[in-house]
Amino acid sequence: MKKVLLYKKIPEHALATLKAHFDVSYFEKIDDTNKIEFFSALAETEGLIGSSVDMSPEILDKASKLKAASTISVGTDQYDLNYLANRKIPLMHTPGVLNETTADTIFTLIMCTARRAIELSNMVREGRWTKSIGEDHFGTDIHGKTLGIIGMGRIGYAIAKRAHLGFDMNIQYSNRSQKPDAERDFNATYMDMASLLKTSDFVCVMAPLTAETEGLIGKAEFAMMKQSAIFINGSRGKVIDESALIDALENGVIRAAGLDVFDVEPLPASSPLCKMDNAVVFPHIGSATAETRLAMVTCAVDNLINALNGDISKNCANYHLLEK
Ligand SMILES: NC(=O)C1=CN([C@@H]2O[C@H](COP(=O)(O)OP(=O)(O)OC[C@H]3O[C@@H](n4cnc5c(N)ncnc54)[C@H](OP(=O)(O)O)[C@@H]3O)[C@@H](O)[C@H]2O)C=CC1
Ligand SMILES: O=CC(=O)O
Repeated sequence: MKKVLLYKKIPEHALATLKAHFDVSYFEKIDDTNKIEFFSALAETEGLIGSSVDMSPEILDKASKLKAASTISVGTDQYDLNYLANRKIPLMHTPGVLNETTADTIFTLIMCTARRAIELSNMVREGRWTKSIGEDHFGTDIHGKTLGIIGMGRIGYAIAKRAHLGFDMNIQYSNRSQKPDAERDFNATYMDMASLLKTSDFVCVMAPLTAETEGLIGKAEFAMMKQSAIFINGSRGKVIDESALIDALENGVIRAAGLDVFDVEPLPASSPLCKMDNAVVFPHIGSATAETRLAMVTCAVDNLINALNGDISKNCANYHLLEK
């Protein structure tokens, strides 16, 4: 039986499926207490499956027998795709199954920031609701406003659907390539990022973290946004310069931010973002519903079984690099 290393807790039945196909070593967490066991299992493994752990080339150099990796996520930034391709190792991921759930989360951030839902709910819970709400506590409308999406991929499209069909929003986007389906279905307008930043009421980042997108939104980009703009990041923390965002929120450069992802996760409680009324912070819950997490695990387990059987025709993130 091929050896597989699992580095994330998964439901019993998914573990049973893995065990029916492979000899599984399971690490619920990797730290100083089990590092030696982890590295000796890594040296023998042909397959890797899990998420939320950086699998750098330095670590994977120790996995000399590795034939395939399967991340329980659509984002692939915890692996180096080129490094894997050079070793002819496919990286499998879970695109599609989390689009709608993640778009729901992004819309929750849009609604919580615009209507100041967390801040005002806390006011009620803490006994500070003593008179009827006046303009100091007014939010801003969502319907009819302009939403700029940076990264109009699968999830971007699902966000645009909610915004256009549900909230009558005007959709504009910047992306590596033009997206005729979003233009046809939601009347979305393609534009360069600077124009999008200057004219959007809500700016939502959904581009993946890559060498090209790291630090994509920094001080200069926040300065281009409307002072009334609400900034939403659902992609990865490192796509933005978090200190520049904190400055922009503290100094009224933009109105508010809704964030599901951070430079360092879990976000330390000492972060200024945890204290700001105009920042809504979620603990990376884009896909975190029971149904969708189950679909992701099932997909990732199937992906690994297929890949170790030589079939990488579906859900291979570095297919284009392996083909070269
Ligand atoms: N918060 C959370 O829990 C979750 C976060 N995510 C994050 O969302 C990301 C997007 O997921 P998904 O929509 O499935 O991915 P897709 O690949 O479908 O979409 C990403 C889009 O970004 C575009 N893009 C890539 N690089 C650039 C660039 N340099 N400049 C402009 N546009 C670029 C791509 O363009 P093109 O079409 O031309 O290739 C593509 O349209 C994931 O990589 C992950 O980081 C995902 C799920 C949950
Ligand atoms: O962040 C989540 C993912 O699937 O990527």
